[in-house]
Amino acid sequence: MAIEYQSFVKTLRSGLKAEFPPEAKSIEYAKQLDASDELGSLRNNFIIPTKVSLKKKALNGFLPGPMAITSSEETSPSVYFVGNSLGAQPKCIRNYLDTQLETWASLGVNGHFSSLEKSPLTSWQDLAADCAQKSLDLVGAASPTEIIYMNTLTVNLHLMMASFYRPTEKRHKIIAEWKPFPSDSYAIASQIQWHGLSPSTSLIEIQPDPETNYIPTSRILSLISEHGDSTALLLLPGIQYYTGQLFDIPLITRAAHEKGITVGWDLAHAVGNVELSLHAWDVDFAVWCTYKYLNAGPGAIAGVFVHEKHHGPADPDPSYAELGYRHRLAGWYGADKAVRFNMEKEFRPAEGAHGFQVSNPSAIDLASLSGALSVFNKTRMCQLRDKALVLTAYLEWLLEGLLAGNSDKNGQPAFKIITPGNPLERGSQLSLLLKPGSLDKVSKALQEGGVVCDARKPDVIRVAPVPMYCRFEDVWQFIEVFRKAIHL
Ligand SMILES: Cc1ncc(COP(=O)(O)O)c(C=O)c1O
Ligand SMILES: Nc1ccccc1C(=O)C[C@H](N)C(=O)O
Repeated sequence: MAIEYQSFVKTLRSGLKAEFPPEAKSIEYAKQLDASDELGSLRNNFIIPTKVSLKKKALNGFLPGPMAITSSEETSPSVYFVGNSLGAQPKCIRNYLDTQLETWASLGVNGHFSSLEKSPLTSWQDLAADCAQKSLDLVGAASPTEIIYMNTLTVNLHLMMASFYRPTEKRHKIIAEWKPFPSDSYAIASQIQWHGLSPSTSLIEIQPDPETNYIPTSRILSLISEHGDSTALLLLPGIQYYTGQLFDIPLITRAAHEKGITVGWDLAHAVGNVELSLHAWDVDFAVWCTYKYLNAGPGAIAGVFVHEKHHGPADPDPSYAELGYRHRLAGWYGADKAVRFNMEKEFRPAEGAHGFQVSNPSAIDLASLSGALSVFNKTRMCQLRDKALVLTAYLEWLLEGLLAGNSDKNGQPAFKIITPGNPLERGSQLSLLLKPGSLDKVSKALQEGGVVCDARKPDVIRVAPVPMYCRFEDVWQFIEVFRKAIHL
């Protein structure tokens, strides 16, 4: 069975649907796709919860179970399709954390300024910058000074808005979408209120098509046109968490800039998932978490991008002329490293995004992120994206096969895929809208069948075969379990 893996990539990269042959329904075909996948061995870098470990109730020591495919119950891996919520654990993180503990135990406070020979980690002082360096390809930054790791996602969203959302009487609105992740909604509304304004007049929400939940780019552009003169900030998710729609970041950014609007992106669901070129796309700022596609662990330290054009005197913000830097909510870790320990009263920020740091970051958190990024550094985002396109298209094709001939007596389909069909308008996630009232039953059946994916009330499951560690065979297994689940 010859598999034209690269021809699928080419088709999907041009925005077309991949046509799989009828035999693609078989497990043998799925295994052939895995055999053709050059990134298949990356899975060996991860610990995938097993069907047995998922049921574990007590701590009984660490069992790093082999990743080999085996029929043994103990080591049979789950179908882990929830990397859009919490990525699987990279095996190396244990070593990175142990290294940090040993450094702390051996060097004590001196670990801030030096590291142990053979350690994969720098001194704690330099660790955030080292993680920035390792993330250039992930976000498409021009230099590590455009990236910093600090705090958590929502906190960074607030810090960025404190700097980049400075409403005036004329320009006070924020353009967002209809259903941001609740934390983003709360952050946006509370920022507007913080400035003594009201979301009823200062928040513009882009509505989707009611039937499909799809947001056409044309609608975003026309709202930018309509509210351009009164809008201070456009803040959108790179990928919408609920539907999985990927927005046209460069086009939307350009259109907003033409109207003088500052543009920020929440890339929680985009980073490590799709290719990004934040510098070239001229994005003003972006924020992301590292516990989803980046696999740095629950609640891990989060990322920020600040475009180079905001680093120096070219920054159009009026506070630059006054302070010598863009206004921010400052703390001592934002001070230039060269003077940070001089304990000066006057704040002199470090270059670029690094100058937005507030506190001494957790070296343990950074060690975990550094380990997670070392796995990304074994490949490139364009290769991961190639695989993601084929993996997601295969999932879609098998799901469409399930839909064919599976309508109920009223002609209603068993489920609907609400993620865009255009491969260029989605990442690794497909969101499935189930029949009303069936979510609990379907979720339970998936769980019992060893599938881990995410349920969003009232009726949606989000299925995310991430390319870093998921296999075509997992997609095939998912379909087997899902087929039974929707027929219960
Ligand atoms: C778009 C988006 N914003 C915010 C959050 C949560 O942010 P935080 O890490 O601050 O809890 C998530 C996921 O948890 C998310 O997907
Ligand atoms: N941080 C979490 C803690 C507990 C449960 C889920 C999360 C998520 O990350 C949800 C994620 N934002 C999502 O889009 O599913």
